[in-house]
Amino acid sequence: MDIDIPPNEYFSSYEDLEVHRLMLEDNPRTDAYRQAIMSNKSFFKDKIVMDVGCGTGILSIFCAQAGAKKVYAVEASDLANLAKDIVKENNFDNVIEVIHSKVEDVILPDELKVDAIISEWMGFYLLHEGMLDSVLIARDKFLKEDGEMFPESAGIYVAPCSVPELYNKWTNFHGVSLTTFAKQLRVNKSSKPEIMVINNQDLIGNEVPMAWINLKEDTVNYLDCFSITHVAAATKSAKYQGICLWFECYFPQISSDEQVVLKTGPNSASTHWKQTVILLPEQIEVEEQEPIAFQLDMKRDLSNSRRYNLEFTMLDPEEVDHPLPCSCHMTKCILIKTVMLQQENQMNQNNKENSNVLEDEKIDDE
Ligand SMILES: C[S@@+](CC[C@H](N)C(=O)[O-])C[C@H]1O[C@@H](n2cnc3c(N)ncnc32)[C@H](O)[C@@H]1O
Repeated sequence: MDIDIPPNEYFSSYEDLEVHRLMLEDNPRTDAYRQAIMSNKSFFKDKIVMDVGCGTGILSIFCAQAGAKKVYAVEASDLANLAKDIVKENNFDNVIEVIHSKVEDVILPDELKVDAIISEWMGFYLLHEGMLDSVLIARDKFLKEDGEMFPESAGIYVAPCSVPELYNKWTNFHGVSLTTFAKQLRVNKSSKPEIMVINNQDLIGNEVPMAWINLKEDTVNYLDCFSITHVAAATKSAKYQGICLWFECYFPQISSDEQVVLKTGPNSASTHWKQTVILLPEQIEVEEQEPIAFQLDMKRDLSNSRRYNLEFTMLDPEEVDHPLPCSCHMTKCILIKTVMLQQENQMNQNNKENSNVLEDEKIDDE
């Protein structure tokens, strides 16, 4: 899915079969959904399910294979017609009803409620495309009180990183140094994040959660704005060149032994979402344990609710309160850590003395 699709072309963009091929062949994605459904087979048995944005119908078919008695497969784009044929090809036309409509306009017979809603709604950095709004609207309209959401929660994570692919290649480009050009390129693109793969070794500070969404409870308005102010201690001496964002989705663990988690971070198998990177206009050399302070705001675009503006601000670490434990080398952190260590030693010493007294009393009694 292109990051720049205009809102009026949103549904027609999903009529491109290549987009669906990309999603279907994204194994970590498709496997996570299949596993989340199949490992909860006893939950799905004889249940009524709604698949919001069924696309080719693959998730609806997984639900039918797991024993669901009825699946409403809702798809707004014309791909709904193909989904009907795919459902027939798999002999599930007696279980799956494809509804060619926006989910917001669907009316189920006798105001029926469903036991579970399944949907693959995630965009770049989780919220791009704004499809989660539709899923939450469907939840409020169609889900039973004790119904389940697949996935049930999701988190966005951020970490400072190096981006050698975008920085280093310009230092010697066919024998010419083009760092001036590269800098101008970054300034021009500073409002637009890069969608690219970041290797785990290019993260230069620990990750921190930026947003947490509970799909069973949170409202559409809750999705309008997320913000984080953070101080990360550099985990190595490196070139600090950007902030990397990714997400994870958590599925219900109802009758399964283990919770299924769809991970899209740099230390997991690569997905079609890759990672999102906000580039710094200028790289900064940092030493191991040096504090890196920043604020990141993710605000829904007022003129296009399917887009978010990501605003990055570099902060002075001395000006930001940051929680312990922290491994950065700022004087205030070293001082706090020293005091904590002294307190811990004192407590250990006291405990040792107390247990010696008890031992002595025991010997006296004997
Ligand atoms: C990311 S694709 C997922 C397709 C399929 N579920 C899968 O996992 O391969 C999202 C699909 O949801 C559809 N969609 C998005 N918003 C919708 C809405 N409000 N009502 C119905 N369909 C919607 C899109 O047209 C698209 O086909």
